[in-house]
Amino acid sequence: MFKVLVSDPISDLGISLLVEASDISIDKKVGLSEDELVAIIGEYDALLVRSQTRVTERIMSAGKQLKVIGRAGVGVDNIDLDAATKRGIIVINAPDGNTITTCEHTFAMMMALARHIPQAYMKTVGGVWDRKSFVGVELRNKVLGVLGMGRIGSEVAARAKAFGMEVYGYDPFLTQERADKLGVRLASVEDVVRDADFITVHTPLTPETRHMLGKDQFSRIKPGVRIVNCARGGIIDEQALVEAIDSGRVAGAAFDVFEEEPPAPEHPFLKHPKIIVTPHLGASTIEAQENVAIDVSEQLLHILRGEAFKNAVNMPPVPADVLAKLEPYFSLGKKLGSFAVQMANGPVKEIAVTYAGDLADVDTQPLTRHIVEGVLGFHLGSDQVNVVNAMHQAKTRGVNIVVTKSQASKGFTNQVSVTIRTDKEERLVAGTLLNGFGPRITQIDRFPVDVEPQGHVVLVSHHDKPGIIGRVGTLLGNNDVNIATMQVGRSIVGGAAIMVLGVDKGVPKEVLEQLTSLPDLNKAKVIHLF
Ligand SMILES: NC(=O)c1ccc[n+]([C@@H]2O[C@H](COP(=O)([O-])OP(=O)(O)OC[C@H]3O[C@@H](n4cnc5c(N)ncnc54)[C@H](O)[C@@H]3O)[C@@H](O)[C@H]2O)c1
Ligand SMILES: O=C(O)[C@H](O)COP(=O)(O)O
Repeated sequence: MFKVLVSDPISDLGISLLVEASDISIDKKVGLSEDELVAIIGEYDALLVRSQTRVTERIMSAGKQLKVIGRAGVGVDNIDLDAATKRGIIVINAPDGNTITTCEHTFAMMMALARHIPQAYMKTVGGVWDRKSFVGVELRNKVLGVLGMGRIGSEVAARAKAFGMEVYGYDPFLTQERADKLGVRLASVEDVVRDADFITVHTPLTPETRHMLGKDQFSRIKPGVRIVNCARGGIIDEQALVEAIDSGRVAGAAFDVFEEEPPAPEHPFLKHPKIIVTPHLGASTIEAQENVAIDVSEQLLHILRGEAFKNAVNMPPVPADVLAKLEPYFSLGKKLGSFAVQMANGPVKEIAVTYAGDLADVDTQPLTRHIVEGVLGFHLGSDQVNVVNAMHQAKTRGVNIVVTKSQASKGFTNQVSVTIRTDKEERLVAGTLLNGFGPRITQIDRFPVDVEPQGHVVLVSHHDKPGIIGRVGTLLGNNDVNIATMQVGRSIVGGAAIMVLGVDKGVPKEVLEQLTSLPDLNKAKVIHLF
């Protein structure tokens, strides 16, 4: 049974998938302090949050069982991602579910700003019929500058065009081709500052975007501009904005987000007649909350159940077509890594992976992670290493990872080979996925073999001499070790050879010692593959 803690208000309908799952138990405890979370997090496998819960390193280190943090929404700036990655905690979010809702909120804010709707409402309900103070401006024929043309920025741009606005778009990833497709003018921040009548920001808050509109930009900004922020507090310098409005240069602003949330009661935005605000409501619709909760619940279930998942915030994203090609190899890759490291003596210095055949044309990075997980996980334990932190763990331990691609796959459609280099030796194991037969180990060191990678395997190196196979079989049989499968590989007749025996249970140490003392037998080792 997996235990999931929900620590922010998340749609009940959205998480019904988790509620109904027989292997999940859910606790909802909203509004806990950091200390309270630290006290209870140890018993949970997963934590589900929105933006209120700050998931700190302290909480994660107390979360000894924590495998996954799900963010029902986009921004993960409330989660310490480095701390999660170091601990192998997968962080997932729901990047698409609230795009339209937030875009619509941005538009509502922009229109409310253009027509003074909140201010007019306050006066009207206060009993004052004032039709003179609230003369607004049209959106039509105005220039809208969109800083950040990702999911939300692009949707805002599309709607702005429907309102007859000219849209300038700035984004480091916006190409001329995409700008043309969206019907926006590819612009720089400077173009936007110079020409825009409305500016809306839709970037994440990063060191580059922090105060991307500040004192300097306000000193040059087009007089009368109106500014909207429904992305993250801090992208626009709040103090500089108030000064620019008070100086008359900026006509007004609409903010859904603040540098500090909730803002202090004396925050200058809260009583400013030209600034309208909402309490981080961008994603707050029934539809968006259901969407994000469903998205994140689905992924969370996959992760807890050990199934493949689409992507994680603290792992590079894998396109669906690449994932479809690689997923069948994940288990093989992990087993090859584990097999290779169990063969090798001495501390691992390098993991060299070669992809051949079909795999040579794909971005195999996700598969490499599974291989490295298999190598490191054998020594460090599966609670310490997973696909999220495998590369980080290798780096911090000084293990070099080398990946090469080759078209030569020795007759197989695809082949993955893993070489472990230690300061004592170099050991290789290679495998393939055989159509209709599943995973196979095809080579161990220089010996071609055909072995199913599963269960307990006894690996024997010996001299190719008559009688040796019988002696090994008899010894194991006499010690109640049943041989399920057997493969022998040799390079030349009478030369060095290996025997790979699939056995039904582990082989006791003393039986292994007896094996190695058989004539013509060099070494015997048991390898566990699960
Ligand atoms: N108010 C809310 O409730 C609410 C709801 C959803 C999302 N958000 C926030 O809105 C923002 C946008 O969300 P999204 O889903 O569109 O994200 P997104 O990742 O799809 O888009 C962000 C875009 O910003 C661009 N960008 C990054 N650095 C930039 C820079 N220096 N200059 C210009 N562009 C830059 C990226 O290239 C990307 O295209 C995020 O900050 C998100 O957290 C807020
Ligand atoms: O990043 C987001 O998804 C938004 O800021 C929404 O945050 P919320 O889930 O706390 O409303």
